[in-house]
Amino acid sequence: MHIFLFVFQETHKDSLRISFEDIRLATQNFNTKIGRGRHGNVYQGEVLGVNGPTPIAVKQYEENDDYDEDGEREFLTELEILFEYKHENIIGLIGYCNEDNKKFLVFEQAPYGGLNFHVDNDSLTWTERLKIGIDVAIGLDFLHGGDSPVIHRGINSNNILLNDDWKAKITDFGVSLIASINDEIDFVVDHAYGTPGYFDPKYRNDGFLTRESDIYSLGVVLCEMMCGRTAYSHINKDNLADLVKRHYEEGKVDELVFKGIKDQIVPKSMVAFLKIAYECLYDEREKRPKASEVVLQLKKALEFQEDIEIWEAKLPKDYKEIIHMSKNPKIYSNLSNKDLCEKFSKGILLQNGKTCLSVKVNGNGERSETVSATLFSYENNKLHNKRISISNSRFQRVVKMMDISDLKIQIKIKTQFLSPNVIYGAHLVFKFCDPRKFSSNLKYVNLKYKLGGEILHAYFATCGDDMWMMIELCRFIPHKKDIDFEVLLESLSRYYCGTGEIYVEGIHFQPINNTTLEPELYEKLEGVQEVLKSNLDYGQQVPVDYDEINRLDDDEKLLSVSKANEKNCHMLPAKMVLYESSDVKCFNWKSLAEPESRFLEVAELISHQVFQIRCKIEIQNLSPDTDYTCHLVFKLSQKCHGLHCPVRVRDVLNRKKKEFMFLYFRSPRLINLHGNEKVPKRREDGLMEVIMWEFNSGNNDHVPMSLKLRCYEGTMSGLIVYGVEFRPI
Ligand SMILES: Nc1ncnc2c1ncn2[C@@H]1O[C@H](COP(=O)(O)OP(=O)(O)OP(=O)(O)O)[C@@H](O)[C@H]1O
Repeated sequence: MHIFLFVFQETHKDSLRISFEDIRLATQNFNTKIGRGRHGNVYQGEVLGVNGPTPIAVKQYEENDDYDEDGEREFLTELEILFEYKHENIIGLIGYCNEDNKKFLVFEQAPYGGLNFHVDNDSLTWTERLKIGIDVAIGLDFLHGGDSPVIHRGINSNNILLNDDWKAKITDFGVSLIASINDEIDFVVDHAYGTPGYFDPKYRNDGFLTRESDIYSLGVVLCEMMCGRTAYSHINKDNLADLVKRHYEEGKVDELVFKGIKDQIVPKSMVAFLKIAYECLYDEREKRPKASEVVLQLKKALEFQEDIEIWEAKLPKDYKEIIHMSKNPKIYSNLSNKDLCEKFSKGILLQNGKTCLSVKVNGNGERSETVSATLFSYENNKLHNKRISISNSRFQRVVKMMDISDLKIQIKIKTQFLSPNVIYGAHLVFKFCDPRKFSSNLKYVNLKYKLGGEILHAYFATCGDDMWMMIELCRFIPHKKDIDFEVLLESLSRYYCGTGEIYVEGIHFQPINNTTLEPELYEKLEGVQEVLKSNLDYGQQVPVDYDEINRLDDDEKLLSVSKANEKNCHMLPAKMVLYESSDVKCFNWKSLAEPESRFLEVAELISHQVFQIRCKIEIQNLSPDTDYTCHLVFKLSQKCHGLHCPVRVRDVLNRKKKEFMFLYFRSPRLINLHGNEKVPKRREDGLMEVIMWEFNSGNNDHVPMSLKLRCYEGTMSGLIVYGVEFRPI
């Protein structure tokens, strides 16, 4: 390997040229000195970068009596290398000045300065020290690895700079050498150069420089970080590398470990670290590891450290007992804590593989539990269900149901592992046997089931990435780990789920996050500890947000101004919005006797599943370019017994919108909400209202509205429509 002759070509570095005047301004006339090297001071400064003011370090190459050819050469070498070799673990070059013999290199500033200032700082943890070691080894691997490898020749703790996140950056390339890879011999003959304490003894003796000399120096830096002292100082004139090697060979390194961090070091991490540090210091350079190997071994030492420091703490306290209960505890015995955490978060099979427990290792350790469908009893003819094995299931077997309209699945199970005092949702987990794609992750399924003596409906299933679907059945708070859960699943809506067969995986108990429910909303039911009340309360009344209502010319349209934002509110009576085809009678019209009502005539729906709303909203009655909500104002007559299920709203004029919207005319059970805000609200005038549509008024003459409302189960008989209100958001 030969030394590259530096034919310094300033032209291609012109973009980095900085004038002396700019350097003077950036350092405020060399106001703050942050270090000193052999050739001069290092000053702090600031330049304006793309992301605002950027702190810089300005290294001066002084021209004084001592400044000789060496100074000139080192300036050019450092400039050349930093210009060509860019890496996150090499200090970044921002620019240079070479003007009238004024020579400066401008670097990114490493706010924590040299590692030498921190080795005896006990707040620099073992983990951080390992990461610094890894960074330096990565930087060296980069320098040593390319087509033209660089031998640094000056690796020591002064030349390892630290960013404010303790990221390490190698600096000071003045005496470095670039070698050509094509050469057969992997060394150069050179005047031996090095820093006392870090100097490869082999190179010092024979003058043959190879990459392994840097590895030796790296080994010394690793020892410094372990021992909490620098390799060479006025106080410590002994050779740290020799000291560590001797102690290592005698099995007494423990005596040298820095007391400030000794207690935090995980023994396995120390063993791995010591081994690689020792190997770096071998006298025989052929035995020393490559930088990439140092990276690998230090990463192992870090893994051992973090496995205890981070991952052990994340495991559930009773993890050993849980593993003991698993089907095959042996498979967990050699796993690291990190791998165990992964197993726990994916789920561990317990109780003969019939229960799957998963623990959230990144949160507060909440547990989810799934009980296999093979534990349920199937009252129907055996021909209607089969236990089969499918891929992508937590369990070995799932149950295939042939007739979804007549499920009759009796579930009587005991949970074993739930976290007490957490709100849980109990879900049926199933999937359609024929793979289907849904336009939204919410699918209307209408599961009918019996829980706590009540017949209930869960209308929607959510679909996960793996096509398993979950239907929430109820919410409860367990006060102990094991609770009895009993439910009879009756049917899924054949009309909307098709005649398709399903695989049932089990019942999944999962903590409900971000719930703002007050404890009063829970009531006791048999079987489970506490179950959410079936229905939401109608809650507070909607306050009237507008002042006086004005009747427009034809006495039917109403107009008002919102108190909140002074924009127009607009109301249209049922007569003007309900669409009635000439051949099918949909409504009974009634005039209102109550003089206080703003609507004069209302429509009561007769036995139909669908009705339509169509009108042109005149923009003159709205505020332009404003977002509006459209509320249907209604009442349910005494005779109305239906309308418990969600009603689908289709925006007929927006056919591209595949996602259906649903609204409720009666307040749904919480589990049926799924974030849907289109629920009825009681108004101060005694009527009810529900948001049906949202739109922007734009700037045209009118906004067309055409909505089709369809009830999925039963009819809408007894729904009395008063009109619609458009309110600015
Ligand atoms: N980019 C920088 N950010 C922060 N501090 C720096 C930076 N560059 C240098 N320093 C500080 O200035 C000191 C001197 O740096 P410099 O590279 O000139 O000298 P050195 O490391 O002593 O090397 P030598 O004398 O062998 O050239 C460093 O030890 C460090 O504390």
